[in-house]
Amino acid sequence: MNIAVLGAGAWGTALAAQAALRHRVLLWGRDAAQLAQMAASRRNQRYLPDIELPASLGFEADLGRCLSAVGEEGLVVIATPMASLRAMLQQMPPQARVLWLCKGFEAETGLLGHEVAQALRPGAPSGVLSGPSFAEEVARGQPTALVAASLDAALGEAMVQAFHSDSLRVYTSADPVGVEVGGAVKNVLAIATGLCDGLAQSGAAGAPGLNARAALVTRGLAEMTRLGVALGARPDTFMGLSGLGDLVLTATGHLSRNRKVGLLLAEGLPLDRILAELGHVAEGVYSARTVCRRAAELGVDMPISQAVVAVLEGQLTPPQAVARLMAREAKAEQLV
Ligand SMILES: NC(=O)c1ccc[n+]([C@@H]2O[C@H](COP(=O)([O-])OP(=O)(O)OC[C@H]3O[C@@H](n4cnc5c(N)ncnc54)[C@H](O)[C@@H]3O)[C@@H](O)[C@H]2O)c1
Ligand SMILES: O=P(O)(O)OC[C@H](O)CO
Repeated sequence: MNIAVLGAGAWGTALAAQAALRHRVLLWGRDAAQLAQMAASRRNQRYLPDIELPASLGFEADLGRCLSAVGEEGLVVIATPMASLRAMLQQMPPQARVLWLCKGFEAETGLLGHEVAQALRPGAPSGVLSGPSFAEEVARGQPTALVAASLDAALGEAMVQAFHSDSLRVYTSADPVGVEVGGAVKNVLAIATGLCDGLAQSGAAGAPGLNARAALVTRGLAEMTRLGVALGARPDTFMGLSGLGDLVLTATGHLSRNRKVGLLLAEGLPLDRILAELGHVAEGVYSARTVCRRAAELGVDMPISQAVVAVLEGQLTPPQAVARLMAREAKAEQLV
């Protein structure tokens, strides 16, 4: 299969490298000098410095040439952050089979990826690949399971054909809404567990600990499910890889950028400095307000996400956010 991966950050590079072991893959990035350096050194020095890229992976700095090489039978994989999805979709040929990897809500419009695609390319086949997957592990060929969601069953199967391998299991789903809500909300919740674990490390009396983290994951899953169902998702999708699976990974895994944002905020570092030093996108920072805005429009209660927004905006300190969550009224435990 011919595959074009558009975006040479950590995740685009990792998936392109894996797919290139079995398919003809071209990696495109907006920085031609970076691509040339990658082609020469077989490394992505900026985003995945420790990974040797396969000799079979091709590089193309010209987007038009990259897309022509794929043709209508191949796959175009958009691997940029959510903020650039719209601009990338606008450049896609009408018949191209397109999927994206980004996890978030578009900040300005509050739309999920499939809603942006529907607005720009109505009726064109599109899909999203999501699930618990740190780029570094995928690039090293460590076992990983993903979910390929599309309303177009043929595209779902093409996504499996493109990425399923001995180290990558790719499941299909016909619920892009649920898969995208899971991927977006887990990033916000990972900031919450990072905040919690950062406070735990302080050792202060009454600071949250492991019990609190488990509560955040569980009640966070309830929040995510409520929002997803209100947006038309199937509730069981949130028990799957893109819901519970990615939440557990990102909320507890030390490789998560979103979790790291929370940890550093709890240490008292200012957000702008954290983001400047991170060197990678942390989508939860940009999606948190949008998650809360869409939830409010639908009358969905998302107290953990609201607490994250309050901390990101400097309205609450991390300990105040914990206190606010603990002060909520007692209620019956319900997932949806
Ligand atoms: N890194 C992971 O482990 C991982 C795993 C699954 C999903 N994701 C998701 O994939 C998306 C990308 O993440 P990442 O880790 O690769 O980010 P990253 O910060 O490592 O790299 C982002 C890349 O996108 C490029 N980019 C940004 N805007 C662009 C534009 N307009 N045109 C072309 N390129 C552009 C940047 O130059 C950079 O190469 C995010 O939504 C993230 O949540 C990441
Ligand atoms: O590093 P994060 O927090 O952006 O998470 C990366 C992936 O989304 C994990 O599945």
